[in-house]
Amino acid sequence: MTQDDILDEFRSAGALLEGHFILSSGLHSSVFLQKMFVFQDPARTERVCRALADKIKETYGPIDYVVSPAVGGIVPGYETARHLGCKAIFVERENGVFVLRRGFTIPEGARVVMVEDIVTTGLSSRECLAALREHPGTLVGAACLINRSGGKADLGAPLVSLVQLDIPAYAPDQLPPELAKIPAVKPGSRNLRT
Ligand SMILES: O=P(O)(O)OC[C@H]1O[C@H](OP(=O)(O)OP(=O)(O)O)[C@H](O)[C@@H]1O
Ligand SMILES: O=C(O)c1cc(=O)[nH]c(=O)[nH]1
Ligand SMILES: [Mg+2]
Repeated sequence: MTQDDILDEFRSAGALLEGHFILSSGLHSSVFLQKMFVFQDPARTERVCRALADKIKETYGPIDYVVSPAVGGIVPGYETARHLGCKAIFVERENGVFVLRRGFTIPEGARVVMVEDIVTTGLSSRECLAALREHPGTLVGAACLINRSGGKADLGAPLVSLVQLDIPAYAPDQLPPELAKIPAVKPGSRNLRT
């Protein structure tokens, strides 16, 4: 699948949103990729994640474990692992910090790839990779569906993506006036309180 094919999947799923969004990093943007609109359709998710699995195989070779950051990474992590023929586990936040819970373990020598849905600043990916460095296994690299940082996000590890975009994101005190006048929503799960 080409970059355009992947973007078409997001577009036809209604996942390319425009408005005023507060991102996981705290930055603001007029564009939000609501990946869950893609992941609610198993056939669409299969197409997209098969392409990611192919790219991972080609770049990193055989993989034993996919590890993803919750919540957004869980579905694409699982589906990508299905195409790689490997295990899929996830890190989730405990007191705000990503950790492997639920008794998940990674065996010594296992080849591990981190699969993320969207990369904006790379902060969530770096947090996930930091959690993984506390465990055995050989971290071969990272992969995501869409890297919207224009290639600027530095994970401190290799990153492959199906689509690279350069979507502007702004500090809260540097909003363009047309964005400032729209009420902001925060779709992601970081800092969610129940
Ligand atoms: O590269 P970053 O600047 O970290 O932004 C990208 C992250 O933001 C989203 O997660 P979020 O924390 O919003 O929660 P979610 O996974 O529940 O959607 C997305 O799933 C990535 O994990
Ligand atoms: O940076 C984010 O939080 C983010 C951006 C985006 O387009 N989609 C998403 O799910 N999260
Ligand atoms: Mg996430």
